[in-house]
Amino acid sequence: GVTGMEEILARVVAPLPTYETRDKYPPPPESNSLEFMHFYGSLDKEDKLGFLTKLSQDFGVDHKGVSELALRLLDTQLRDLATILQVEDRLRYGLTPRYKQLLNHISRVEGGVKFLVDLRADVLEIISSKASETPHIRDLNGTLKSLLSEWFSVGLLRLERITWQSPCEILQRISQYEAVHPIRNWTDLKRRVGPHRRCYAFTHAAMPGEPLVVLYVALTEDISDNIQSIVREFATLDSEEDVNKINAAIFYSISSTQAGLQGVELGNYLIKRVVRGLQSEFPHMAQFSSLSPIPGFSSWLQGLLSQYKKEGRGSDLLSEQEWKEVEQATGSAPGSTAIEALRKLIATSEWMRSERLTCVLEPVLMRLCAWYLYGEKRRGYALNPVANFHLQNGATMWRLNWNADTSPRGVENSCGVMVNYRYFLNETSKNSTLYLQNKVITASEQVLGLVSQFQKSSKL
Ligand SMILES: CC(C)(COP(=O)(O)OP(=O)(O)O)[C@@H](O)C(=O)NCCC(N)=O
Repeated sequence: GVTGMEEILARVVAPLPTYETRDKYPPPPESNSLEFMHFYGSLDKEDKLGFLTKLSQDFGVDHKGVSELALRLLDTQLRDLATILQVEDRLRYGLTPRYKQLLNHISRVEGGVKFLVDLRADVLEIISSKASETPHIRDLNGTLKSLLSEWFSVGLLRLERITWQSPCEILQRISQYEAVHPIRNWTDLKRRVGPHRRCYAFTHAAMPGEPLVVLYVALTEDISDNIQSIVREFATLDSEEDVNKINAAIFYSISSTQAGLQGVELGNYLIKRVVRGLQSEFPHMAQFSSLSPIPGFSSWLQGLLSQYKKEGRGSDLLSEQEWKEVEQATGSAPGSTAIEALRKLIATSEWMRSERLTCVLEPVLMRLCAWYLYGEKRRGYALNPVANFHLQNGATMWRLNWNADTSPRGVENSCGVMVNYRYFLNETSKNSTLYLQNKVITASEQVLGLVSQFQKSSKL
């Protein structure tokens, strides 16, 4: 109950030592951390929200003390620098939330880091579900994120290559976590860690046996334009002797496994670290690219078609000739019924079964998909989350591939189209800065050509 929460918190969240005694203060007993972890673990979702709200509100920053220190800092502006630095340091210390010490102490007990990763996952869920509007919860998230970013910085992570000889526990875990192209069975898994394949994970000493982020790579002759050739069921497990057949590394799946580490950018660091490793293993390898899904394209397109139907602007999406073909193939009357027919075709993937529709729709869907990836934005950044991820890393939106994922999921989610985000190694940092600061997307001629085709046909 509530009193139980307040009682526990008052007991285990030790008050912040005074500025003078901040380094001399003996750490509180480990039992405080263990009791906090045990108590929190016993709460249900509802009570966790109440508990974290109380923790962040009543055991955070001493706002009154901070404003007094801020005033004091203003008063000392005309004083000597040493005094100013002294007061600044007091202010810096005064801005430390009371609970931050407890989080630090928890990180030192067995399983404490994993507990804090999961705690942040709960906090992120509270924020995203808008279950609580208090700004204090955001402060708690900020404090957790900055602590976790320090503990999970690249220098403290271990790069593990996962092979068929890896412990079953790890192989079982990575097959469970694989979110992009689900692993069907042991044969499939064996293939993905076998010849011409690499599988890497970052692990951390504080969370043994737990892959934090997993990257699957295919070693190929040139940059893959379809996923079936990479994850198809049965293929020759040929050896890797013939090195001049290995010129490219294709990242075809990456997944982070800890929700609480969102924003710590592990995937980005893993890709860069794996690239360096592959370059030393294959000195002549010069092509590094993803082969990425385009989740959300189909549903975005259906929304667009409905909107254009309402506004009677079908002609802004397809040319006269293209609409004629659609009307003939679907037996629909020109105008809104044709748009509705097209919308339905895409929703049911029916269009894939007709040869004629497929060749009519290829240029249409390719230019719409290029616009979806390049033109559609959210707060200025790419709307599509996978595009946003690779563009933040400094990759180039390099090539759209038709008929790249013919699996039911691939056709349903993105009309079978996939995209290569290519990593030109000496351009990634420049591209990343351009994207993050100026929201400029670096794209290839092929992509820009498709985008301008879209803009011409929709008079955008
Ligand atoms: C794409 C991923 C790996 C990026 O993770 P990461 O680099 O840690 O970024 P972030 O989560 O720190 O923003 C992550 O967002 C993820 O697992 N997404 C779901 C699967 C996918 N590949 O889209």
